[in-house]
Amino acid sequence: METLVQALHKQPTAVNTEVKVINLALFGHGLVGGTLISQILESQQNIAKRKGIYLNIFAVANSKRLLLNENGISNQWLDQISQQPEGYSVQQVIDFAKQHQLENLIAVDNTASTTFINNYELLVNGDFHLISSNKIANTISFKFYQSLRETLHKNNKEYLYETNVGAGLPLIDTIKLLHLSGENITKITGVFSGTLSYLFNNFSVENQPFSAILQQAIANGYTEPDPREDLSGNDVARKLLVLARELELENEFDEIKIQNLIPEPLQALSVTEFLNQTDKLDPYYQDLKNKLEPNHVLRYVGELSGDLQQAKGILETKLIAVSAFTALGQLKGSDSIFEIYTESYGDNPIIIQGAGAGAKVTARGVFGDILRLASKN
Ligand SMILES: NC(=O)C1=CN([C@@H]2O[C@H](COP(=O)(O)OP(=O)(O)OC[C@H]3O[C@@H](n4cnc5c(N)ncnc54)[C@H](OP(=O)(O)O)[C@@H]3O)[C@@H](O)[C@H]2O)C=CC1
Ligand SMILES: N[C@@H](CC=O)C(=O)O
Repeated sequence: METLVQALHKQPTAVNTEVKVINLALFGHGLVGGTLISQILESQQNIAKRKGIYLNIFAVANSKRLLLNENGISNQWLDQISQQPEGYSVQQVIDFAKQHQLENLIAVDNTASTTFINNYELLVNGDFHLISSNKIANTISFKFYQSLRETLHKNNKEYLYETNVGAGLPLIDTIKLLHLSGENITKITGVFSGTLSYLFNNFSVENQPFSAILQQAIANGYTEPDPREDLSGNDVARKLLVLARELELENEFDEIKIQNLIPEPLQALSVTEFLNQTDKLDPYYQDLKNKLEPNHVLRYVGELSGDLQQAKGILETKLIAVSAFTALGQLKGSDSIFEIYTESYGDNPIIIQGAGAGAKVTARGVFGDILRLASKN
């Protein structure tokens, strides 16, 4: 009950005696993580009043610094974290939670790090549930994927990652429920990337260089920290793999057929070098556009198919030309569209469509995962 007393002390008007304190450690405070912190701080009191759940952010970290406060961070957190010493370990966060007897622990990974995921099992063994917008843990080896699930099961902990596919759209939950209820999903296809949707929706019909539209996508917060993750098709491939593994398929990332949209000379540059030379993309994409038939547009699509009752499915990503008058051709803005074909629904797929990228919708999706866990435990 100590955390409740702390919360009551800190926010006496906000919480009542029925309140459950959820203690959050947030790793990564860039576009998505920073927006999530603002959203939580804004609605903390309201949620405590309406739902009896108090969201206490006791830890915030970036790649170098860690800010800890058992009573929860304040609106000055960004200033305060910049004043912390460089260097910390995730074990420090676990020890701090133990030392202050914090309960209902959730660690949230809003990094794009390929190494931070090595802390996941440590956190689960340290009594934390996990939430991530980062797709890496679900898309490296199947061995890692299974081992994490075993550790979660052993510790009676959960791992939610709704934003891994379709940002804030309720996709993973839908696929999970369909699959768990015994519905036979036969194919999933569509435009999986908000960034690539925005790029090709606009480039196909507007008289602007490709690089100018890419800069807009970056400015809008749609791209990965390294936009080549989007342009290489890797981010779409990861989303396909997350969905495939939801269906208990055992595919590995290197089995996915991926069309890379980055001309070879730009593939090996550093992020900064690449960002300084994006105009070199323009002739390559202009050429693709010039070859389009009238009333046709470009779309980058992903498809999960094959016999999905077997151990492995067929996963493919590619750039295609479609009629501007089809559902795909009509896509606007940064919308993603997912068509889920199942045995019961036959030729009429379940369609989920909406903003497929952006800091606000993604942070809201992570927030949703936090509330899902908070209501359960
Ligand atoms: N943008 C979108 O629409 C969507 C994004 N996502 C995912 O959200 C995640 C975050 O993206 P975004 O906010 O744009 O990324 P940013 O680059 O803006 O922010 C990343 C944050 O992670 C921190 N970080 C990096 N490495 C580590 C580490 N090892 N330990 C702790 N913190 C670390 C960075 O700190 P530092 O500054 O010190 O490097 C920074 O605070 C990505 O995985 C992305 O795939 C998912 C769905 C949609
Ligand atoms: N860069 C990604 C962000 C969400 O995962 C995209 O554009 O879809």
